[in-house]
Amino acid sequence: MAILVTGGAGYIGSHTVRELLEQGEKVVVLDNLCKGHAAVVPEGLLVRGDVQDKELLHRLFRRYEIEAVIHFAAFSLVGESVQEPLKYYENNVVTAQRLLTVMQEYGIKKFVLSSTAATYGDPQGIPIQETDPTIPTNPYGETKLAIEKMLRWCDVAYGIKSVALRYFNAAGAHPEGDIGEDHRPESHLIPLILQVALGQRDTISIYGDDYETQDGTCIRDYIHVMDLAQAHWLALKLLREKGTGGIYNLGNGQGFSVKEVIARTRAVTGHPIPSRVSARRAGDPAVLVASAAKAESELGWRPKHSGLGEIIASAWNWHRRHPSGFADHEAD
Ligand SMILES: NC(=O)c1ccc[n+]([C@@H]2O[C@H](COP(=O)([O-])OP(=O)(O)OC[C@H]3O[C@@H](n4cnc5c(N)ncnc54)[C@H](O)[C@@H]3O)[C@@H](O)[C@H]2O)c1
Ligand SMILES: O=c1ccn([C@@H]2O[C@H](COP(=O)(O)OP(=O)(O)O[C@H]3O[C@H](CO)[C@@H](O)[C@H](O)[C@H]3O)[C@@H](O)[C@H]2O)c(=O)[nH]1
Repeated sequence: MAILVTGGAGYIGSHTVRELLEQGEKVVVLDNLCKGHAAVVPEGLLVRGDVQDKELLHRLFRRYEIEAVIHFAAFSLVGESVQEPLKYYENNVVTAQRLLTVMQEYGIKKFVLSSTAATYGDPQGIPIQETDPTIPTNPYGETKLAIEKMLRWCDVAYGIKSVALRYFNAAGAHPEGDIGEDHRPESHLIPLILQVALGQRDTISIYGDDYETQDGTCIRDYIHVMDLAQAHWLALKLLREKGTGGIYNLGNGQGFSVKEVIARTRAVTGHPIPSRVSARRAGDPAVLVASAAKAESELGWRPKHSGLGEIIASAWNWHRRHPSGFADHEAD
């Protein structure tokens, strides 16, 4: 039996594929490479294609005996989703609906979703708990929340059990230094700061310093990609051993402002990293910090690489070794 990993050529997906293989799982990756990199997928595991392609899904489900699906494939940029909401509804909600439709036809009953802290919107309390209100401030968060709701009804109607993992801000890279974060264009804070340290950018823009936070800049909970990878394995175990699913926050429970992240990156890299304040980015909540108590008690998940310095150092290790990222990107 194999695990189908959609979006497994992407950043978090590729680290999770590594973890699954280390656990002895058989894996098939489905990725259209619109954002991902063929080079990160181990030889022979990549099926190149779109998750929306139902014919392809039928061929896949006939060819491989799929036990469970881990669904990373999506668009995930907060700012872009505000500019182009329909693109997000199409590739996130429609794609998930098609995938679940074909899964249901083949009787596949285990599903793990990459969900997000963006489902909460502006939180009513910190740290955020899974039972807190979900009022997204951007279309990206709305689309992930829509998929979570779809999953609930798929359980009621078809018995598809699912785990929705609400990641906070993924960062860092594999300790072996051969896979890491390479989004094109890059929009995430830590890799952009590291591009300044590498001399590829002159400054890092701080998107707004007039938020109601201690230093006026947005606060996020940065979580190591290897800890996220491990959570997917634990989610599979939960589905297999308990036959139940759930919604889980994945974060360290500690928030860092944009200015603090820049300062910590200066310390890790030894580079001055000039910054300048620019306008707020649409759709950004001021503070997102997780309570991951539920993931700890029900999944047995505890982050192993929780220090911000360690997270940045592992990203820096990858970026220094791959200053131009992966060589195989479609857009190159
Ligand atoms: N990076 C974060 O901080 C973060 C935080 C919370 C949630 N997430 C979620 O985690 C998932 C992975 O994020 P990431 O940062 O690794 O993104 P990513 O862009 O690196 O990976 C997504 C992968 O999906 C593929 N893909 C997209 N649409 C597809 C389609 N229709 N068919 C086939 N392949 C498709 C892309 O080519 C890419 O390889 C996303 O669902 C995202 O919403 C990410
Ligand atoms: O050049 C930059 C880039 C980002 N930021 C800020 O840095 C913080 C982090 O931004 P970014 O790294 O782009 O991540 P988020 O927008 O917080 O979103 C990430 O984290 C979310 C969960 O919290 C996920 O859902 C998203 O998919 C993922 O992209 C935000 O306050 C941004 O406004 C800057 O100030 N300057």
